[in-house]
Amino acid sequence: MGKVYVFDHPLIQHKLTFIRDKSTGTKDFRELVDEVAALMAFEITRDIPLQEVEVETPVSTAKCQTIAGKKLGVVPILRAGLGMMDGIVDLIPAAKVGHVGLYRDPDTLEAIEYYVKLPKDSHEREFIVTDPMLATGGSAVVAIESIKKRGAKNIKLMCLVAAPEGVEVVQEAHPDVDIFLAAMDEGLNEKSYIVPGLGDAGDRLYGTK
Ligand SMILES: O=P(O)(O)OC[C@H]1O[C@H](OP(=O)(O)OP(=O)(O)O)[C@H](O)[C@@H]1O
Ligand SMILES: O=c1cc[nH]c(=O)[nH]1
Ligand SMILES: [Mg+2]
Repeated sequence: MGKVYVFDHPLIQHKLTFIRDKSTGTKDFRELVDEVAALMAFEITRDIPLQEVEVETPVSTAKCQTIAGKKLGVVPILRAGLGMMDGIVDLIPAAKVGHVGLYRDPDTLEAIEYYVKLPKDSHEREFIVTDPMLATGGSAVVAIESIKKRGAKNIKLMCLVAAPEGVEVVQEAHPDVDIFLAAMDEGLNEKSYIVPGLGDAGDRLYGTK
C-alpha cells in the first residue's frame, strides 16, 4: 500500500491558507500554488542519493556531494497540475516534463484523457505527477495508468488538497505510488468538490470562471 505524507511545514501551511481563501485573486493564487509546489518538491527530494566528488576551491580541494545521476520527470495533469510545474522545475532544472491532459466530466465524473506526451526514456525516470486536487481520485488513477502504460515504474503523486475517499481510490488502484499532500480535507460535497477545499483549481489558476 502506498504511503500518504501530509507536509506540515509552516511555510506550506501558511501559503495554503491564502490559496484556500476565496478572496485571493488569480495572480496571487498562481504564485502561491507555484511556491507551495516548490516547497513540497524540496521535501519530496530529501531521499535523492548523493555521490562524493572533489572540487578545487580557490583555497584547496573540497570533498563535496552531487546528485548521483538520478533521472527525474514531472508530469502535470492538465490543466491545473501545470500550476505546480514551474516551482518544481526551477528547483530541479534537469527534470524532463511530460504532460497528461484530462478533464473530469461534470456529469459522470469520469476522467477523460485528451493528451499524453512523455519523455522517451520514461522507463528510466522517477516521476512526480502533479495535480492540486485529488477529489474522487478518478483523474489521478487514469493519469498514473497512462504513465505506467508508457513504461514508467517509479511514480509519486503530489497534490495540494485531497479528500480521503480519493486517496483510498488511488491507493487501491496503484499501491506502489506514494502520495504527498499539503492537506487532507474532510471529504466531498454532492458535486464531488473537496470540502472545504479551495474551489475549482483550474478556474482559479487561469481565471476561467
Ligand atoms: O479526483 P477527481 O474527482 O478526478 O478530480 C480532480 C480533478 O479535477 C480537476 O480537474 P478538471 O477536470 O477541473 O480539469 P482542469 O484542470 O482542466 O480544470 C483537478 O485538477 C483534478 O485533475
Ligand atoms: O474540489 C475540487 C474537485 C475537483 N476539481 C477541483 O478543481 N476542485
Ligand atoms: Mg477545473
